[in-house]
Amino acid sequence: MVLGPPAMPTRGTDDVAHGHSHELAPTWEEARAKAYEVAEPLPSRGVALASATGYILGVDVCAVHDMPHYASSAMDGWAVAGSPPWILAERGSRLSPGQAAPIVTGGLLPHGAKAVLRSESGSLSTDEEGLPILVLGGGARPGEPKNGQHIRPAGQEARSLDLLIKAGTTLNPAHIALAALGGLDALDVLGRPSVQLVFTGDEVVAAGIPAPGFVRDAFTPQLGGVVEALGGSVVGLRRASDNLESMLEALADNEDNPADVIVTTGATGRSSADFLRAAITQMGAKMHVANIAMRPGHPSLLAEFPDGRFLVGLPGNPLAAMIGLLTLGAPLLARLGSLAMPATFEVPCGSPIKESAGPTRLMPYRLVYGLASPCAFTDSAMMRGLAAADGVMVVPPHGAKMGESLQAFALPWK
Ligand SMILES: Nc1nc2c(c(=O)[nH]1)N[C@H]1C(S)=C(S)[C@@H](COP(=O)(O)OP(=O)(O)OC[C@H]3O[C@@H](n4cnc5c(N)ncnc54)[C@H](O)[C@@H]3O)O[C@H]1N2
Ligand code: MOO
Repeated sequence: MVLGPPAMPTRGTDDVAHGHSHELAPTWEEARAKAYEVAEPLPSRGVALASATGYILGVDVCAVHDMPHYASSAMDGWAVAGSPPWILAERGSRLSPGQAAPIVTGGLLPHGAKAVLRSESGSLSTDEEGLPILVLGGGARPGEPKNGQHIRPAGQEARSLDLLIKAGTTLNPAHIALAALGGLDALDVLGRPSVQLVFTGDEVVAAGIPAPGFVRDAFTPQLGGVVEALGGSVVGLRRASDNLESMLEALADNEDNPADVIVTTGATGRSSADFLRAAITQMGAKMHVANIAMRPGHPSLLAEFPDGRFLVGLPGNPLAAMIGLLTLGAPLLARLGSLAMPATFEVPCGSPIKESAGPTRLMPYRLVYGLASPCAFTDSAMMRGLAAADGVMVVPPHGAKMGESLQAFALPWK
């Protein structure tokens, strides 16, 4: 049930309250629109077949030759011409009626061959003069060999220049095999942004049970996968310690493995342990989005270095980081990869949501009887809510009525 149009997202004032900026933070919609607009699609390029799986095809792929490009045998046996018995000819020589030559599956069919007799259907013998001949064996089926039997004609699958794969297709292993059979060595694919991940936080531990004051690393085991699902190609993972020098080092370009985008986690704040914003300023980057009027994830930022690399800065709190990535990272990666702006859709709100003093809320929801019910456990440091979610809905500060239509977006792993 839809009771009315979705309310416009509203700017929050929390950024002003925290003294972060003299300007109002952009709304969720403005921030994602900005992240799409600031970038230009990367140029398409040729990629060897072995590396092309997962890329999006930039131009139609047509067969370079007939597929198969020669008439061949579909069975191990003999290529035959005329009726049995057959006199045995040299392998590969032209056959006259009454002749046969051994052939293997996929073997080039000799000129003059009319059918292939399976090895199970023939047997070698000798004629009255002691010359080797081929006769039908006990395993032969009635009427075997029929004209054309077990022959794969040239061009059976495709003719030269036939369309094999349409531009815009995401290449899977079957497409790669098809392209190889079609005679191609490389494919023109849309540019895919390469992404360098930079994780911060001296308190973060990779495994086991952390002591109080330390936290388990929620990002390293999965953030790269989400970036890949959003169209990025992860080229490296670095860790920065909580100091400016280490941050500057981690944000420096890797000439061996250049990145189009850097995604950082943590250190977006202004505490004595947060050095991201200082590093961005020192490196002369342009700040496109300094924070967003949304919760969670309001300190998420988008900057651009003078060398053209983009930086998506995600907060350290895990849910806030995921929301930041889906708000800024998803549109940016889509644009760089020549894809459309990630879609949003509307869901009917499954329970009344009270007004809040803060900005727009991004709420993980579960679909219950077709209604979007806010998940529990969705504080910005929590993950249970998102782990159970079907999507995320955009709830304006004044809340929503039961059944009211709200803008929402899908999760990249759903
Ligand atoms: N005075 C203010 N304090 C804070 C504000 C504010 O506006 N004024 N905003 C809060 C919000 S909202 C967020 S979100 C965080 C953003 O913090 P940072 O981006 O600077 O992130 P950190 O301080 O480095 O970490 C925050 C939190 O996340 C944990 N963390 C970091 N990395 C990981 C990881 N790999 N896996 C799991 N958890 C991680 C970290 O231990 C902290 O608990 O600032 C608030 N404060
Ligand atoms: O906005 Mo923070 O990102 O709520 O947790």
